[in-house]
Amino acid sequence: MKIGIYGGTFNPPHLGHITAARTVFELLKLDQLLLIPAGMPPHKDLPAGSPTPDQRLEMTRLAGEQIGLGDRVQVLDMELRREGRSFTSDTLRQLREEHPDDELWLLMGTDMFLTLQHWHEPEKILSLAGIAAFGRTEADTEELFSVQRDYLYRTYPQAQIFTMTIPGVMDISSTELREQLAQKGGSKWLAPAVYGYILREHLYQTHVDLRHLPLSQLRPVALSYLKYKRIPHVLGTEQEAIRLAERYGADVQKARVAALLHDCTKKLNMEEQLALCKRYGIELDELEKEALKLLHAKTGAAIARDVFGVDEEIYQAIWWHTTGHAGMTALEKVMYLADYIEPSRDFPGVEELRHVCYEDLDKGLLMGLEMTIQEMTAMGNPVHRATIEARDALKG
Ligand SMILES: Nc1ncnc2c1ncn2[C@@H]1O[C@H](COP(=O)(O)OP(=O)(O)OP(=O)(O)O)[C@@H](O)[C@H]1O
Ligand SMILES: O=C(O)c1ccc[n+]([C@@H]2O[C@H](COP(=O)([O-])O)[C@@H](O)[C@H]2O)c1
Repeated sequence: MKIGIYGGTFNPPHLGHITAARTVFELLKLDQLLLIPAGMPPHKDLPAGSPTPDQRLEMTRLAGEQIGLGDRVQVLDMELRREGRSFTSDTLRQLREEHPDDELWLLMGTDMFLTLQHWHEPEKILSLAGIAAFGRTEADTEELFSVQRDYLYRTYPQAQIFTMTIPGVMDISSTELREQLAQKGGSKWLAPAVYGYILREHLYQTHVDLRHLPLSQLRPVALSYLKYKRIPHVLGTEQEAIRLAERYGADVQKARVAALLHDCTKKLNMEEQLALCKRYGIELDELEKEALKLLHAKTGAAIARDVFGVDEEIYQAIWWHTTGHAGMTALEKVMYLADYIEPSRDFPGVEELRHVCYEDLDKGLLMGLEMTIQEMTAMGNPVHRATIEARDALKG
C-alpha cells in the first residue's frame, strides 16, 4: 500500500492544504492519506491564543472530509498526544512500525522542502519515507525544486524525491488567513464547514454573535455540525424549504433557518443525545429512549434555541420534523416535507410525493405520514404515536 503523510500545524487548515492533498493523492496514486496536525511544531511557536489541540484536530477532520476521498483520508492525533516537540522523524518511526510493508510518502510544500536538511534527524526522515514536494504558489517552479533536490540526493543518497506543481494552487498561508479572519474576511480560503467551526468556536478573533447570524454565516456554521455525507441533504432541505414556504405562504426566512439547523445533532450517539436531553430537561417516552432517530429532532431544537436563539416557531418546526404531530403549523409542515422530498432524496414513490406536495400541502403531508407508517410497520418498528395522531387528524 502507498501511504501519504501530510503533517502541518493546520492553524487553520485551508483550501491550499486541501487542493494540494487531493492533487498529490492522485498524482502519486496513493491508497491512503494521513493528515497529522503537529502538537508542538518543532520550528515555530504557536501564536498566543491559538485554538486548543482538540480544536485544531476537529478543524483538520472537517477539512480532511472535504478532500472527498472518504475513508481513504484519516486524521491522526498522534503528534497532538505526544509530549514535547513534534519531530517528524519520531512520527515516521512510529508509522513505519505500524506499516512495515507499506510505502510511505511525506508530503510537504515548497517552504518545508527547502529547509528539510535543517529538520531534526533529516537522514532518518529520508530513510523512512519518500518526499513528495509541491509548489505553494505558481512561482514555485521546477528550477526552484531542482537545486534542492540535487543537493538532497547528493547528501542523502538513499533519498527518494518526487516534486510537482499543483494545478490551481492556492496562494494562501494560515498566517495570512488568521489576519483576514480577524478582519471579518478569509472565508473564501476555507472549506465552509471549517469556516463555520471557526465562527462557532469564536476562533481567530472572529467574535460573531451566534444568536444573530446572517444566513451567509449560519449556513457554514450549520454545516460544521454535520457528517460530510449529510451536507447535500441539509443544503437540499434548505432549497426545498424555500420553495415550499413560498408556495404555501410560510415564513421563508424561518423555513431556511429551521432547515439549516434541523439535523445539527444528528451525528451524536445515544449517550451524547441522552446527555443533551438531561441538560435541556427534555422528557422522553419509552419509544424515544430507544430510538436515536427520534432524539435528534428534540436535541436539535434545543441547540437551535439555546445556541442560535431561534424563536418558538422555528424551535417547534425542528422539534416535530421527524414525527409530525396533529395540528401542525404551516412552517412545521414545510419543514417536515422539505426534509422528506429534498432533491437528494431517492426512494420509491418520492417523485409522486413531490408532485402531491406541490399540489396540496396537506395531501402531501398525509401521504408522507402514511409512507412513514407503512415503512416502519414493514420493518417491524414501532411507530411514534405523534405520527399516528398526525395522520388521523388529517384523515378526519
Ligand atoms: N497554499 C498552500 N498550497 C500548498 N501547500 C501548502 C499551502 N499552505 C501550506 N502548505 C503546506 O502544507 C503544510 C502544512 O502547512 P501549515 O499548516 O504550516 O500551513 P501554512 O499555511 O504554511 O501555515 P503558516 O502560515 O502558519 O506557516 C506545509 O508542508 C506547507 O508547505
Ligand atoms: O521534525 C522537524 O524537525 C520538523 C521541522 C519543520 C517542520 N516539520 C513538520 O513539517 C510539517 C509542516 O510544518 P508547518 O510549519 O508547515 O505546519 C509539520 O508536520 C511539522 O511538524 C518538522
